[in-house]
Amino acid sequence: MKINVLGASGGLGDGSATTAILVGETVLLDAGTGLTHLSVDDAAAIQHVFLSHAHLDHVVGLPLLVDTLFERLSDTRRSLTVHALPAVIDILKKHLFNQHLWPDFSTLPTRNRAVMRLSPLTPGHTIVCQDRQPMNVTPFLVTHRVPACGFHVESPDTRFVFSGDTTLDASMLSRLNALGQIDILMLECAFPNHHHRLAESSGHMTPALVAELLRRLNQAPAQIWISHLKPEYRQQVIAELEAALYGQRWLCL
Ligand SMILES: Nc1ncnc2c1ncn2[C@@H]1O[C@@H]2COP(=O)(O)O[C@H]2[C@H]1O
Repeated sequence: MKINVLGASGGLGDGSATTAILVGETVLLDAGTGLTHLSVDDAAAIQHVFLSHAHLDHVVGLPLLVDTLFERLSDTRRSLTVHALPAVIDILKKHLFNQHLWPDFSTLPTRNRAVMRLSPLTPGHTIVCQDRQPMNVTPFLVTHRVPACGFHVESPDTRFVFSGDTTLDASMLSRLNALGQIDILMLECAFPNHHHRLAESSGHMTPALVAELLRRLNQAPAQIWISHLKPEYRQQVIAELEAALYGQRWLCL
């Protein structure tokens, strides 16, 4: 499985970009500012966009992406399928593609031939995508400030789990444990430990919570990728992870 992390930061600054992960050539997980790193031709290959939630840092690139691809999509009568929880689709329709902040591309150029299709996700139900190899994407609910999910992406050679934005919760833990061996676990860690109250109220992880989650997994993932660090706290979070995950192998995106 080819995983191209275009952005994985919890904010802006020092060249960082927010969450956008290209899996294979046709599947995009979240549409943050990382999308700016793609060429237009590479962007045009995307067929499926999976959104973990509606927060701006994860969706801001989507309206620009659809606009950029409008002519290519409409000329070839294709559409970009945006998969999201029903509550997230409601937010996108009401607050983003509402004809005020941005055109409603789910009705353009016409409702029948729209270049963007909003497709509701059901937790636990798999969407089968055809890339160079089959890619099965399954959402699972997580606990964030707004309705949110993570994704389990499986190809014949790799099992990749993307937590999205979440704090530690029992249902995510049992979902991860039910998967068995995970090849790559991409886990968020937005705040340092002294901000544990803010992490809890805003639905994020700290190094202490990451360490607890990993302790409670039945099987250690082959690779652990830590993401979504808030730039202001990056060095502190890395130092705390080094202490909390001493002896484990992980990398910070
Ligand atoms: N109570 C709060 N006080 C300060 N910042 C907050 C609060 N709640 C949310 N945020 C910030 O708002 C951001 C929205 O996106 P994130 O969830 O990535 O991260 C969140 C925090 O950085």
